[in-house]
Amino acid sequence: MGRDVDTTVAPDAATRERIVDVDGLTVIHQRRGGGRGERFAAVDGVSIHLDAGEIVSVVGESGSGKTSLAMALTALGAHTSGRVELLGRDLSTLRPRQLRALRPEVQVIFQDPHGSLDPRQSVKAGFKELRGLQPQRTSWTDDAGLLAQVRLSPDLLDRYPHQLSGGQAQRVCIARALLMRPRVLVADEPTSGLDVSVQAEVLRLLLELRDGTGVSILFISHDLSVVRRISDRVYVMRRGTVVEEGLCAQVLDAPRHPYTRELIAAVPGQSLGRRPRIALEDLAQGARSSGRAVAS
Ligand SMILES: Nc1ncnc2c1ncn2[C@@H]1O[C@H](COP(=O)(O)OP(=O)(O)OP(=O)(O)O)[C@@H](O)[C@H]1O
Repeated sequence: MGRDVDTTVAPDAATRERIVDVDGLTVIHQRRGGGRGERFAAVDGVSIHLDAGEIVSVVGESGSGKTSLAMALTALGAHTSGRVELLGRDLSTLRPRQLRALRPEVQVIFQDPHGSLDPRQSVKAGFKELRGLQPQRTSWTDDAGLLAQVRLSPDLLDRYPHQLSGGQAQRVCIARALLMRPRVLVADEPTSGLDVSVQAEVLRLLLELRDGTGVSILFISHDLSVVRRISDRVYVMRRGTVVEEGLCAQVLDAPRHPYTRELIAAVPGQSLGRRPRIALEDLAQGARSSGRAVAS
């Protein structure tokens, strides 16, 4: 298959800490528009897990329930039944104060970085506000160090969101998430609005952060070519259920479920199977050629 080296499970996989453990999760929503209170299961009995340092993708077409699933992990989204454990703690058993204390452990990066940033706030002012909310968690690095971690120059600290490119704004969003020192990053279509070259840079950055900090990443995407480049494991969702799961190469090179095959067949050029996963050597290369600040 030609991808056997970098898609195998790491030797220590069996001993990795389980960070997220979801069992039989169901998320019921009220149907939007005209349904007169009709309820439906956006997520229907889904079980997934995420271990320390893993990048796990949830793929599926629009409306398959990916975001509803991911939001249940943050303890912010609705979660109707099933068990969600974060760092070994069952969210349904926690008091509001305990939930609040656990929330910084899961940070979310969204598709539209400009929409996630306050237009009236400079990058520096945004960091300051976050530091005020969680002084203990956020005191580990200064603002310049934080930007260096996402390969941005400290010159950007005084900029406002409209003065940032899409790629820079997404890096600022990632830096804001990192400020909380989370154990889990939920990246919900984080590269969908970006140019292809900027997309590749953001993917490299996520891989590098995982390798450097051990953060686990739940990557939500409908774009299989992106998923191919970043994931250790993949869950395929269709109409609220997981229809297939496995190592990235297994699922994308030898799909078992007809729906997965359909998704793969829909990728333009069907070059999916030949695309190499971004390797660590590329990271150094990318950082050098981009000429941006490199983390110390
Ligand atoms: N808060 C909500 N209230 C009512 N319906 C919702 C809510 N959130 C999502 N839905 C509906 O639930 C279904 C699953 O949506 P969800 O966003 O979880 O899927 P998705 O796979 O992430 O799709 P997309 O890629 O388009 O975001 C869709 O039909 C959506 O319209």
